[in-house]
Amino acid sequence: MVNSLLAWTEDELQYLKAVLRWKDSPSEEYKRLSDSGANDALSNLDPHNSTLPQEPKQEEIKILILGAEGVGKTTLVQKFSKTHRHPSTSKPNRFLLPLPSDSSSSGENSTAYTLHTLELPHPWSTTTRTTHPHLWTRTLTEYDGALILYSVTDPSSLQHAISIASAICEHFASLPQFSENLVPFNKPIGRGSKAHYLHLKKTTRNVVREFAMVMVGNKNDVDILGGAAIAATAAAAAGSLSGLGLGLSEIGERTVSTKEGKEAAKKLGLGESWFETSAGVTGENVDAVFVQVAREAVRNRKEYKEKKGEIERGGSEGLLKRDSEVGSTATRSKVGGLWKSLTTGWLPLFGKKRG
Ligand SMILES: Nc1nc2c(ncn2[C@@H]2O[C@H](COP(=O)(O)OP(=O)(O)OP(=O)(O)O)[C@@H](O)[C@H]2O)c(=O)[nH]1
Repeated sequence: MVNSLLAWTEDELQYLKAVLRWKDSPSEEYKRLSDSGANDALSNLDPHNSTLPQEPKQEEIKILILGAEGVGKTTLVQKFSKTHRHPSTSKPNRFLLPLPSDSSSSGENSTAYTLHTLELPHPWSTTTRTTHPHLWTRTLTEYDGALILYSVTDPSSLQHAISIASAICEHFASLPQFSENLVPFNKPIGRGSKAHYLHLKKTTRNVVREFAMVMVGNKNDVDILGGAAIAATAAAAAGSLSGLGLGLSEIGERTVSTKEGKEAAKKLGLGESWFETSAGVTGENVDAVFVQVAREAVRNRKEYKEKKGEIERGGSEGLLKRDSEVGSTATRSKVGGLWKSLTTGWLPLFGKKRG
């Protein structure tokens, strides 16, 4: 039975911390700002408070490789590296992936993306992701997407893949749509007033970048290699399989049907992002899964930029959105509306006749 709670072992944790250049204690800058009461403005400055994706670097895509033990994560990445090794780095987890631009289906106008992969060694399955929630959040924030593998020879690995995908979906669904910051309103309140600055509450719509996910049912070659066919040609097959680094005992049989895998992906909203592959034998669909996840990541990034631009172009009206979703009745007429909404509670005090 696969545990649906997700977390890291101590080794995985150290590995991940190194990759994310994680600091166990908050930075001095964070502490200084925190002491000054600017908490709400810190969400992107400190890993312990980081919940929203930062602006990603152009033309770099970061992909997690996830899945239960032995599903073929390493083999998939190794197979891909044979054809897509990055020419300008010796790092084994960096690849060059040309993707056709939106307007060109022929591939004439393509952009070359640097793809970074991070394989989490049999990750997120043993204890609970609530043990290290900040690291979990930070990982999903840093990465654009994930290939989530299962093996068609192992039904428990499918359950594991489902639990990973569900947890990721839940994480993104739980991110706040709005955040509230205190900002100084840099004007005197009135003639002779000593209170020259007011801290106003500003509600900002958060733009959450989507996370690209592709579900991958690996080892589909067992349909060809396994069962009767292999028994009939055992001697010949053993010879060819040893060349691939696979022993007969490792081949296994299909125990997760294509239909089952497809339906599981569909339920998670990944109907278009499901493939069966053979990373270790035929190489079927290995390129396709990387292309699919990278394409989705690029599309998500574009949408993220557009949404962000829309809000920024909307100026104060777009940014100072206080509508029914946050339970406010404030008007939306730029600064006047903001001022009105923020001071409504105070006005009766100013208007009161002294007696
Ligand atoms: N038949 C078949 N075997 C495969 C395929 N891909 C990987 N294998 C075999 O499955 C076993 C595990 O592969 P790995 O790539 O080490 O799997 P992993 O997910 O990285 O495993 P961990 O790092 O232990 O979590 C190896 O014996 C591979 O040769 C495949 O496409 N078809």
